[in-house]
Amino acid sequence: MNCIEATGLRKQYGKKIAVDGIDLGIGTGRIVGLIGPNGAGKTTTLDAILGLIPFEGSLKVMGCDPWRERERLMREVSFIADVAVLPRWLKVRNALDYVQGVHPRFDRSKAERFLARTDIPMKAKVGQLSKGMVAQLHLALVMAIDARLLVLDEPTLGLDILYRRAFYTSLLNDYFDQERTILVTTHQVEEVQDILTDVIFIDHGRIILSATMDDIEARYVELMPRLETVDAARKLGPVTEYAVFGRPVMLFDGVARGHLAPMGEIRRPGIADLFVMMMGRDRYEAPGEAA
Ligand SMILES: Nc1ncnc2c1ncn2[C@@H]1O[C@H](COP(=O)(O)OP(=O)(O)OP(=O)(O)O)[C@@H](O)[C@H]1O
Repeated sequence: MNCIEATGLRKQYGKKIAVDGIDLGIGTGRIVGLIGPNGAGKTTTLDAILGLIPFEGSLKVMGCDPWRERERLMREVSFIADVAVLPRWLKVRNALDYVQGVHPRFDRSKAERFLARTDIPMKAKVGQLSKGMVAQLHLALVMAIDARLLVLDEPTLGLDILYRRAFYTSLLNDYFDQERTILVTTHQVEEVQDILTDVIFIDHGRIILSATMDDIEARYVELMPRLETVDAARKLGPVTEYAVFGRPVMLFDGVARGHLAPMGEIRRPGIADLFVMMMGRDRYEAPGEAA
């Protein structure tokens, strides 16, 4: 059974269609990156998965309808929303007390171990911590919950690069195992791509690409053809093409590397490159940057 199974998931706010009939099948033991531009529908999708909003279509999370069976679902799921807040007056120690009191699967010593790697004093109040420290505290609380599904909406927002790296390494080494599933959204795609098993690109409420990292590795190749091979390369039908310093760069889907290599330089596109190319470069070019 898939951990998350959606068919025709749709959410409309007034006239705005935030999620436009998406199908999802996320298996247990996967680490899935939900990647998309601002306003693509990521948070809305996660909110539906967490039972925070009603939706149209069919959605099962750990076998539950999240909207109707939220209480049951919340025993299996932990999450950080992109608007997560902790009360400013709360002491760090009391935040641990609180989660220990309300969540049967909270491992306090684990949370304390996570916090010991930070500069956060147990007796400090949330209001005395920096923005990044609050995020660290939040992550320590959530990662110490023995959940089957962890949903992270922009979990490293406001964190410095050292802690962002440490967070993803810790997520993989100290938290993840084959019984758990992680669904994460982030705009810092390069930092997360090495831990993902799957990626889903979403734009205007629709899924543009859903693939395993292995699929991506096998399917996509970027070619910078030599001048004399540009036409021949174009005949092979690149999915998209853009220019770097006036030279074309083409993205191919399913064309053998051996076929492309003699035409110029080939490389495996990173997720961020693939994302920019598939979403349309124009959208991301600063005025005057167009090649
Ligand atoms: N409560 C709401 N009421 C009205 N419109 C909403 C509401 N929540 C989201 N939307 C709209 O739905 C669309 C998708 O929003 P969503 O927050 O899911 O995007 P996102 O992909 O998470 O974006 P970001 O990366 O900027 O956080 C946007 O156009 C947004 O304005």
